[in-house]
Amino acid sequence: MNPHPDKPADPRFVEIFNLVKAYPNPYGEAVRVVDGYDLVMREGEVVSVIGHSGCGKSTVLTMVAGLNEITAGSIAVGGREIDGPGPDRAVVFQSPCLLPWMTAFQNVMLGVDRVYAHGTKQQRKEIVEYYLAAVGLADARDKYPREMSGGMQQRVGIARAIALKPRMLLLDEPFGRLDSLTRMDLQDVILNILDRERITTMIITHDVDEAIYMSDRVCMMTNGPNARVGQLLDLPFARPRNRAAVLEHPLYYELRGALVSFLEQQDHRVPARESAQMEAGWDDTLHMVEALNETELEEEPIDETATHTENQLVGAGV
Ligand SMILES: Nc1ncnc2c1ncn2[C@@H]1O[C@H](COP(=O)(O)OP(=O)(O)OP(=O)(O)O)[C@@H](O)[C@H]1O
Repeated sequence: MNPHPDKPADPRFVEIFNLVKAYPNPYGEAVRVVDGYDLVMREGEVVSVIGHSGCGKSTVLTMVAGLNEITAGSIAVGGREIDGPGPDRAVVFQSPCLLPWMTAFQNVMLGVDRVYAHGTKQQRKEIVEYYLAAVGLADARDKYPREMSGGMQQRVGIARAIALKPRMLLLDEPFGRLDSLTRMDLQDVILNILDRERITTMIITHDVDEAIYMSDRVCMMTNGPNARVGQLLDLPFARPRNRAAVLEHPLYYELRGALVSFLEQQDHRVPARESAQMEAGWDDTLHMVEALNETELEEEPIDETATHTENQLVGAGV
């Protein structure tokens, strides 16, 4: 599903190939936290990454951001292999890290000054005001972080990231510290911006419902060490998203069940063959493929095309 059918999207805008990250353990040995992570993202696509705590989600995201050195493999964005951070990629972390002595306006202007160095002062001011308005902070532009709630601060962080006009947005549990109402509000703020600006986006989340509501595809990571993509799940919901329509969609609970079941399976980590036999008892094709994928985890690389095809089957039921 192309969320923006007006313009042809680059089907391989992001290419992550055989990505590996090893960190030293306390004995100085290199442990491969992430090992053989493969993912291709279409331009404008929103992909959520879910997986158990500590599996390596942030490690993947920070490598894509260019903030964390790659041990092996490659990441290309817009046809260029990355070798560090760049203005084409913006990151929003759980905590927005605003400069406390600067107002909302000044915090956003900080990046805009750098990226639009050749624009006039008036142009830069308009850009900042536009994005503060987009996140619902037009009236709070002169507030300092201490005068703002956590949700407002995160809005500033989002405005700051989007105002840089990145080609890719990387969100690392951006709503993790917010209450559920603010969280829903900000999900819609981001979705509205993404629909307008067509930014390819990777979102890390622990929240299955958030993953389903926000993204076009969900990437499920296996547990670490040696974590990689376990499964990819296509979501059949149209854009712009409508929360009620998503929740009432006939496939919603089936898709949710597929995500929860994957996570539970990772929780228990039953031996792969045994797990496949268990799953084969279910007459649901989706679960059958989950089981087969699980058997491949031990030795063979995941065939992304195969899982994708299965997921398209799920979507075809719409
Ligand atoms: N700089 C580091 N040095 C050594 N080990 C690290 C480092 N950063 C992360 N790790 C380890 O790598 C593993 C993956 O960490 P990461 O933060 O990527 O996981 P995560 O899936 O994002 O976790 P969470 O969902 O809890 O945020 C963890 O075991 C973590 O302890």
